[in-house]
Parts: sequence; C-alpha cells; structure tokens
Amino acid sequence: MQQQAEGVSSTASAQGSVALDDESVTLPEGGVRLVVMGVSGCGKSHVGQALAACLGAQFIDGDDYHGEANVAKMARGIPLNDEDRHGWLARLVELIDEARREGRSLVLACSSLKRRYRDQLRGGDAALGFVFLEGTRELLLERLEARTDHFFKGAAMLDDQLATLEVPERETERVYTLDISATPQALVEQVCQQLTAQHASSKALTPGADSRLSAG
Ligand SMILES: Nc1ncnc2c1ncn2[C@@H]1O[C@H](COP(=O)(O)OP(=O)(O)O)[C@@H](O)[C@H]1O
Ligand SMILES: O=C(O)[C@H](O)[C@@H](O)[C@H](O)[C@H](O)COP(=O)(O)O
Repeated sequence: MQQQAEGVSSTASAQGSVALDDESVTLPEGGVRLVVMGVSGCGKSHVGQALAACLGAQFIDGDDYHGEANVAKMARGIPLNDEDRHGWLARLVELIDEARREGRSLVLACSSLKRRYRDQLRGGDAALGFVFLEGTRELLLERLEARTDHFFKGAAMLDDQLATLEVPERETERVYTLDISATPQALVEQVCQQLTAQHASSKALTPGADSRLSAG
C-alpha cells in the first residue's frame, strides 16, 4: 500500500512494516497507540497525520470530537476548563480503547495539556505513548497567525494554553519530546526511528525511557 501525507511518503505492508527512505519501521504485534500533544499551533494535526501515514495507522484529530458548546466557546475566545474537557476526553478514551482491543495502531492529535488529562487518556490504553511537540511562543504564534481556517483564535488563548500546560514527566510518562522548529518530515522520521529502536530492544516506549530528540 503506497501512502503519501503532508510531504512524507512511505510504503506500508499489511504487516504494519513501513519503509521510510532507506529504513523500515516495524510495530509491535498489537500495534501502537500514540497521542501527539501540545498547545494550539504546535503541529498536532499536521505532524500527527504524517506520522499516522508513515506508520500505516489510523489518524484521529481530537478537535473533531469537541461538542458544539466547546467549539462555540473557543470561537468566542474563551478557553475551555476541566469540566468542558472531561466529556471530550471521555469520548477520546473510547476511541483509544477500541483501537487497543482491535489491535489497531492509532495516532490521536489531542492537546493533553494536563497530567490528569493524560492519565484519563491512558484509561484507553495503559501503554499509550505521547509525542510532545514543544516550541517557543514566538514560533507558535507565527504558525497560528498563518492559519486562517480554524475556530481557535488569538494570542490570549495560546497564552492560556501555555499557562495550563503541564509538561509531561520524563521519568513517569512515555513521552518523546520534539522541537517543532524541525520540518514535519524530520519530526516523523525521529519518532519512527525511536519506535524502531524501542521495538528492536523489546522495550517499546517503557516509562522512563523518554528520548529527547534533537530537531534535525
Ligand atoms: N514542523 C512544522 N514546520 C512548519 N510548519 C508546520 C509544522 N508543523 C505544523 N506546521 C504548520 O503550522 C500550522 C499549525 O499546525 P497544526 O497542525 O494546525 O497545529 P495544531 O493542530 O497543534 O493546532 C499549520 O499551518 C501547519 O501546516
Ligand atoms: O484542550 C483544549 O483547550 C482544546 O482542545 C485545545 O487544546 C485545542 O487546541 C483547540 O481545540 C484548538 O485546536 P488546535 O489545538 O488544533 O489548534
């Protein structure tokens, strides 16, 4: 199966093995479930889609599962609170759980700003991995301003998300931290290389095995 996404091309076989340039990515038998997380504008949708294509995984954009009230609130420039996010996250947990039970690989784009939100998502798969896209406020704002077709608006909302963000803990959370100044292709390649290395050493995304990946 030939796949092409957002400037990243890959070839996936029925076994879930994909060729990325010269290398191949082999996933564990039951697939992998990954959440691409971070504040608005960090590249969750763009990088997440490309990563899913590379892995031969399903891609879900968490934004598509907000109820009308949440979307309307954000469009008015009002940040969501814990209560607003709870029902939304509960629906995403169901989708993760479904993929885990069916042994499907899944890449989910979801801000996952607080530790408690990530813990809630792990209810769908205890082995859930996180790809944290980290960048400066300046670069985030630049990318948000260039994006016109989206309900999320304004520097104030970005600042609220930056203030809300609880950076994932290297010691206790399965997290890859990536610098968003790299190209989407480089970011996807870094995750694929790490997955392959982890799989090869049979330690797939174990807690405390965080890899801080350089922006290549
Ligand atoms: N690594 C990157 N390099 C350059 N542009 C990027 C990168 N990641 C995302 N973008 C662009 O930045 C904007 C925000 O990305 P998006 O995926 O919508 O972020 P999010 O889903 O986290 O809000 C989009 O226009 C996207 O094409
Ligand atoms: O938790 C939240 O407050 C929202 O879900 C938020 O995280 C998300 O960022 C918006 O839905 C905007 O969408 P983008 O993050 O895709 O810009």
